Amino acid sequence: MMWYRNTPFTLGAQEAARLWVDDLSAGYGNFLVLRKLCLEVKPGLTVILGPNGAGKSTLLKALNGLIGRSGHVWLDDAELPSQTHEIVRAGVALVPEGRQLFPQLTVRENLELGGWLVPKGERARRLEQVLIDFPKLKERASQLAGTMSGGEQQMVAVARALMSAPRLLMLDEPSLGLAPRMVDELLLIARRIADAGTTVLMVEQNVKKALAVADRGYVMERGTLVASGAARLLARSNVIREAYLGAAACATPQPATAAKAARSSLASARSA
Ligand SMILES: Nc1ncnc2c1ncn2[C@@H]1O[C@H](COP(=O)(O)OP(=O)(O)OP(=O)(O)O)[C@@H](O)[C@H]1O
Repeated sequence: MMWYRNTPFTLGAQEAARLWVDDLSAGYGNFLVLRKLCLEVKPGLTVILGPNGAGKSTLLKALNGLIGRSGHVWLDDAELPSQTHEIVRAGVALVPEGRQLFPQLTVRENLELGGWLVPKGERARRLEQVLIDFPKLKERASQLAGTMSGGEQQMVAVARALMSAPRLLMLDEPSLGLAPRMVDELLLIARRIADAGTTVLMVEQNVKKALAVADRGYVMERGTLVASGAARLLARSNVIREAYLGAAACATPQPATAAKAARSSLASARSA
């Protein structure tokens, strides 16, 4: 049995969100990792690619309020708050790298915690929906999360995030350390979530597989965006290979803004 129901997901948002990021800078103490990033996340599935240390996780943490940020972030027409609980209330959920489940709690209890902001009745309704969308989790509802395999835990983490009925779901390297079959399933789940109306922003190291399910992608290198575009165009261009080899910075003169960089890289990807 697959981990998800082979029919459209029921837990979609009413209206998929759009995220705008303008001049976002963030880092750790005095160490600035992200420098004036500009990007737009449209409804659908957007993937952020880039080599280790490029700042991909830092971007998700900054968007989720786990670290401070400067600049502006809008979710549709409202500025995104800076505190995590307000961000969750605004409709944004993050599945962090490493999942961070409560290992001593059961699958059901972990899922319920994902709906902590909503009233009890609504939480029960969502739990029922989640267990319909992830039938294998229904079978495992009483198992302690800490006794599950890495892939199974990742499913719980994704389902837990859906309990907050997010309009924007952010996934940080969901396939990290998983067997190839589980990677495929997880990426398909991300696709289904996007199709059901929740905008998905996903950081992935699995470039080829991620681009195969995504609508759009951004490529990040050393804290800036060096390319963006339709996933199928990025998959054919050299820009990703260059970023992973560290050659893009030499080939591309540093433009004034990341948005400009994204546009010019896309243009070269198109003409390639
Ligand atoms: N808590 C932290 N304190 C200080 N520096 C950090 C912290 N977390 C990350 N960094 C640094 O920030 C930079 C960007 O790291 P980040 O984890 O965002 O990269 P990434 O693109 O997600 O890479 P990876 O794919 O390896 O996770 C790196 O130089 C990293 O060492």
